[in-house]
Amino acid sequence: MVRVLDPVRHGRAIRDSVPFPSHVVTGKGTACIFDDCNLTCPNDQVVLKPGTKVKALSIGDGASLVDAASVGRGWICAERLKALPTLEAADCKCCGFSLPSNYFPRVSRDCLYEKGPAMCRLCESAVLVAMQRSAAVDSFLALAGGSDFKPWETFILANVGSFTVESSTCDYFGPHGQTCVDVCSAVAAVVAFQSWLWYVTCRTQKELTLRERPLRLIVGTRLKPVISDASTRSFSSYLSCPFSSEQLETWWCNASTRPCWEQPEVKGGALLPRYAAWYVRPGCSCAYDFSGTHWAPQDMPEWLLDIEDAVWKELVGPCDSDELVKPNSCLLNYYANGTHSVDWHADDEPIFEGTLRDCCIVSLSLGATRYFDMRRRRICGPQREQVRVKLNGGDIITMEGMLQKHWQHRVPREPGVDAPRINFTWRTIVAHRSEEGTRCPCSV
Ligand SMILES: O=C(O)CCC(=O)C(=O)O
Ligand SMILES: [Fe+2]
Repeated sequence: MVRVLDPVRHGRAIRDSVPFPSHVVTGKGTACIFDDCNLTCPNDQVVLKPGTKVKALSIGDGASLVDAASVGRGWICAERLKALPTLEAADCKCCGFSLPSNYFPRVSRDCLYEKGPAMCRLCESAVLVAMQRSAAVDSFLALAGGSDFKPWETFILANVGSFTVESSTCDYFGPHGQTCVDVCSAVAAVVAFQSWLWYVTCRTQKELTLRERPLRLIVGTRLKPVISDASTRSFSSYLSCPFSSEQLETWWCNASTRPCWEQPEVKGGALLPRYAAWYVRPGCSCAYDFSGTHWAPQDMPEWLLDIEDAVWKELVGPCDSDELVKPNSCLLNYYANGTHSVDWHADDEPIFEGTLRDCCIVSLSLGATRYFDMRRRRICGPQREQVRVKLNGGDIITMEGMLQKHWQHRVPREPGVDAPRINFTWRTIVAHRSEEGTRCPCSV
């Protein structure tokens, strides 16, 4: 087991060891970290043997505490760090550790999920030390042959997860003159950090089996499995349009004209490449924030509830007496034509807790046929699976279990398409907003 040193040197919060994944894939090969700390150089020239000195190291500058709610994906958006409020000094209720305000000036008080794993919130906070992007990480990115991450999604290394491999026989020099040691360190750091974040935020890397924790899937007899990945509890299924053309026409009429469609600017100043509207079930007042945009809640209107009813009837099926839980929110997207799209992402915002627990999202498409792609996250395994589904008007696709944690999805640009499309994604908010001032009545 790799020993992870506690950079903060206080308390019990940092583990002695972290359950590392056995490998991480880069664009140029596989860098492996085994339990006994074998580390394979990305250019396959050398294996840093067990016993190679590995020490914890801070990379970068400026420590910040990370909002655990923003790290479900493992990669942290620097933008969110800036949003963290300041914490006055406080004592941890579990371990009694006194969190000095001057050490971590930007710790968030409410940073952990209320309903997350039972653990000392302050301890958890205290260990989430993040560092700004460093040259070593840049070299990792370069090696990875680009990344899935947008430029503003800065890599941030926790000093708990950074390693300097002190001896190596490899004379590899990277594109920017980095040595193998630099690169391996960066890879190790990133892997370690991700594993560690997953560990502290999700408690486990391995999902429970369906037997250990049963999952009621909407597979029915009529839905066709698209993704059925029990090892990560990730599922998706598809139902070809079961609705009449009259229904589709009425729904299109309502959905295209009634919502107050908005197309705000995303971070960087560009317009969101589609229009959207955010609805919640009456009683809930949760806004939805994603990609730097903010969506005020609107109560689900009758016409939308009618569509939801019809969709749910199809999903449950006539013979299934079990009530399929109704969602409490719905995001509508309007794609004016093929230039409109949604890039790779997961619906992993904190309000859905899709990286912490099973999460069911049901999608209905109307109008133009568009592709819907899903791909497994790179860190999950050596193979990056990707599936493409053609969604026609009236088609339904589900995303279930822990799919939002392990997979991403998108609707790619298709410049040849000149007709509009509307998509509904029904979701369940489980962590209702509890911030002062915007507290939802459904928050417990
Ligand atoms: O339009 C679609 O099919 C998907 C939309 C989506 O993924 C989203 O809004 O999060
Ligand atoms: Fe999505």
